[in-house]
This record gives sequence, C-alpha cells and structure tokens, in this order.
Amino acid sequence: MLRIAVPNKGSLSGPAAEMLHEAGYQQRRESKELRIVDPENEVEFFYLRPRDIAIYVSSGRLDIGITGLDLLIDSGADAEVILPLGFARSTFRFAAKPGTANGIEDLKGKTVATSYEGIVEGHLADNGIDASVVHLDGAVETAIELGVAEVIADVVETGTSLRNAGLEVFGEPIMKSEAAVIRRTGADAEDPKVQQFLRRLQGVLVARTYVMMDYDCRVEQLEKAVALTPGLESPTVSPLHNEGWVAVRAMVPSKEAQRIMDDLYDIGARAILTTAIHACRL
Ligand SMILES: Nc1ncnc2c1ncn2[C@@H]1O[C@H](COP(=O)(O)OP(=O)(O)OP(=O)(O)O)[C@@H](O)[C@H]1O
Ligand SMILES: O=P(O)(O)OC[C@H]1O[C@H](OP(=O)(O)OP(=O)(O)O)[C@H](O)[C@@H]1O
Ligand SMILES: [Mg+2]
Repeated sequence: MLRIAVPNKGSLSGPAAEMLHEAGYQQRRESKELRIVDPENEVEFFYLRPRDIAIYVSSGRLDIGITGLDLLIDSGADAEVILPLGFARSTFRFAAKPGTANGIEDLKGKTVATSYEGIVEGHLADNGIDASVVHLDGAVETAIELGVAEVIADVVETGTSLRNAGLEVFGEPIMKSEAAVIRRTGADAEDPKVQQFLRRLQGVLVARTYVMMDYDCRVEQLEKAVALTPGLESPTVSPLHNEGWVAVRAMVPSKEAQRIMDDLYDIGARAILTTAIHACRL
C-alpha cells in the first residue's frame, strides 16, 4: 500500500484534495479525518500539517507527500521534488515600509520577522548579511506596525496583504514556490506504485492544460493547418467523404485554443470544435 502525506489545512489542502479526486482517488469526507484508506487504489492518505509533510517523508515512514516547495526548503528535510503540481504558486520576498530598504545590504543589523526562518537564515548567510530573525506563526505583515521587526519575509501572491499593511517588496525575490509531490532523497525512483501515482497526477495536469481540437480542412491547406496544431506527437488526419477534405484531431494548449481557432478559420478550416479532456495517460 502506497502511503501518501497530504496537507490537512491552508492554501494547499483544497487544491490538493481536488487534484487527487480528479485522479480517481478517494478523499476524506470530513475535515477532521486524519487518515483514510483507499483499498481499490491500494493507497493510504495521511492528512498532516503542510509544514510537517517533508519531515514525515524524509523519515521514510511515508512514501511520498504533497507540499509547497518553500515549506520543503524551509524544513531542511532530506526530501526532493519529483513532480511540480502548478497550484499554490507564490514568490517569497522581503518587504518593509516604503523608502526604508532597497536591497539585501539594507538588512544589516535589522530584525526580520518571518514564518520561514530556514529560508531566511539560509539566504542571509549565503549573502553574508548579519541580521536577526524572529519567528512568527502567521499574519507576519503586522509585525512592522507593532514594532517586532523592521522587515518581513513572507509569501506573496497577489500582493494584497502587503498593500493592506502599507508595505512594499524590495530586493530580488528569495524564491518561487508551487505545490509539488516530494519523496525522500535517493528513494527508489522506479517504484511502480509511485510511478503509477505520478502518471495519474500528470494525466490531471495535462487534462487541465490541454483541450482536444477537431476541424475539417482542404487537403491543400493541411500542412499549414497542421503547423498550427502539431499535437503532442502528431495530429490524426482522416479522409472525409467529400473528396479533397480531411478531418484533423490534435491536442492544443487550452490558453491558445481561441487564437488557434481564429487562425485555422482564416486559412479555410471549418467545423472547428474544442472539447475538454477529462483524464489521460501520455
Ligand atoms: N496566498 C497564497 N497564494 C498562493 N500560495 C500560498 C498563499 N499562501 C500560502 N501559500 C502557499 O501555501 C503553502 C503554505 O501552506 P500553509 O497551510 O502552511 O499556510 P497557509 O496557506 O498560509 O495557511 P495558514 O496560514 O492558514 O496555516 C506554501 O507553499 C505557500 O507558498
Ligand atoms: O499576496 P497575497 O495574495 O495577499 O497572499 C499572500 C498572503 O497569503 C498568506 O497569508 P494567509 O492568508 O495564509 O495568512 P497567514 O499570514 O496567517 O499565513 C501569506 O502568508 C501572505 O500573507
Ligand atoms: Mg499563511
């Protein structure tokens, strides 16, 4: 049975459960459940604090886990990313009152409040900056107003929380993060159960980013049309009953679907349809 750690709370938990559900796995019905077994898929899910997941996975007691790259780095645990998942995307940055700091050099002798002191202390050390770090559990943006620190280092997504606190980012981004599947460093890369789990999640990622496109076009236009819709390997081309016409089918990135439909129409393609992909194995 594959043992998988999943986030029980916070920004990662909803999207992670949704992705696992789309991949065909049973998920808990109640937010208080700490562990469920999905016997059909031979998987056991452990609902843990996102911050603790890398530690459990690095201990080897759980095979894999879903967590944020920033939480993995912050923990210092001996685990590595095996599949980035594309949700909970954020940047980790320094921020302060406008006009009080411009770059990392300005942190010398200051106090930085953060929930991620592993990342911050590592970054300060790499840059040879001597500053103190104070750990706070959350709502870090308030630390400056209340005099606990002159600078904060925190997760930034839209920047709304910083704006609301009257703060501005400064310096280079410390790191970019997103949710990812992790495993213990050096664990068996070929484990068929892990490989099957990853293929299922990859199927969800592809189904989310691609649509299937079908259209008819004249044989003379086929090469131009196929250049617009090269597909993942090569598009399917089938003859139509009307001589001189073919039907083409190819996967295209959903973000580009409308532009591709316009371009196909302009070169004479007709009956252009897109349909959602619900699941796939590439
Ligand atoms: N607003 C956000 N947008 C995108 N990702 C975020 C956001 N806030 C946190 N994250 C990401 O979520 C993960 C942190 O999850 P965690 O559950 O510890 O914190 P949280 O979502 O802030 O929840 P809470 O603070 O309520 O415990 C990190 O990988 C972080 O980058
Ligand atoms: O740039 P934004 O879109 O505003 O998102 C970033 C904010 O979201 C998270 O806070 P959360 O709501 O989890 O509260 P917390 O600070 O208590 O963790 C994070 O810690 C930032 O404060
Ligand atoms: Mg938070």
